[in-house]
Amino acid sequence: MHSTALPGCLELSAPHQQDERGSFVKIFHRDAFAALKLPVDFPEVYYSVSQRDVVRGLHFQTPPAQHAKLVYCPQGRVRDAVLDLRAGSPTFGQHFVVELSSEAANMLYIPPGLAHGFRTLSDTAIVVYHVSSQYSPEHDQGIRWNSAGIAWGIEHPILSARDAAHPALADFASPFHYEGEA
Ligand SMILES: Cc1cn([C@H]2C[C@H](O)[C@@H](COP(=O)(O)OP(=O)(O)O[C@H]3O[C@@H](C)C(=O)[C@@H](O)[C@H]3O)O2)c(=O)[nH]c1=O
Repeated sequence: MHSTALPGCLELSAPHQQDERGSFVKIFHRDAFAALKLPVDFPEVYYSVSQRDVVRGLHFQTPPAQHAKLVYCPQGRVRDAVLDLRAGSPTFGQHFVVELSSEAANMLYIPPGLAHGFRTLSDTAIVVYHVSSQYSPEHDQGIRWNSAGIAWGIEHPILSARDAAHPALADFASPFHYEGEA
């Protein structure tokens, strides 16, 4: 477990084993998560499959539907990014970038109040999410991918129409407040 530049956001190493058949990776262990004071109740789990040079994000759910996310990439490689939207946070407006991959078997724990996105670096990539509250379409919002200074390494990614139309970070009035680390 490593802390990141953003308080409360952690990079986790999933216990994994390799043998002649391939690999075995344990994503979630309730007692281990509880010992780290992380959520143990994830009412929704979903994944996306993306082609190379797709950017998805930067996404979050606003209060009162804010949620934490556990994110990992069991196939392929992505450049994953999180952006601190918590007013009063020592790192408000700052971001953290990490490569997630099946080889590294790493995961990102993202607390509420951070926007999340990624760029696909491999031909295809699967990204899995465990979220600590259910999907709420009316609270599902975004910040424009290229408005926060994140080094994506690409000028013209494949984007959804919705992601291309999100407000810039500078135009976003944040509803999140930093409450310190648990
Ligand atoms: C996020 C979400 C979307 N949907 C629907 C809405 C839409 O019709 C379709 C695809 O949604 P999107 O285009 O938002 O999918 P996508 O861009 O992959 O959304 C994801 O992006 C990354 C960066 C995240 O952090 C995730 O939490 C999630 O927001 O699925 C659900 O039904 N449930 C959900 O939980």
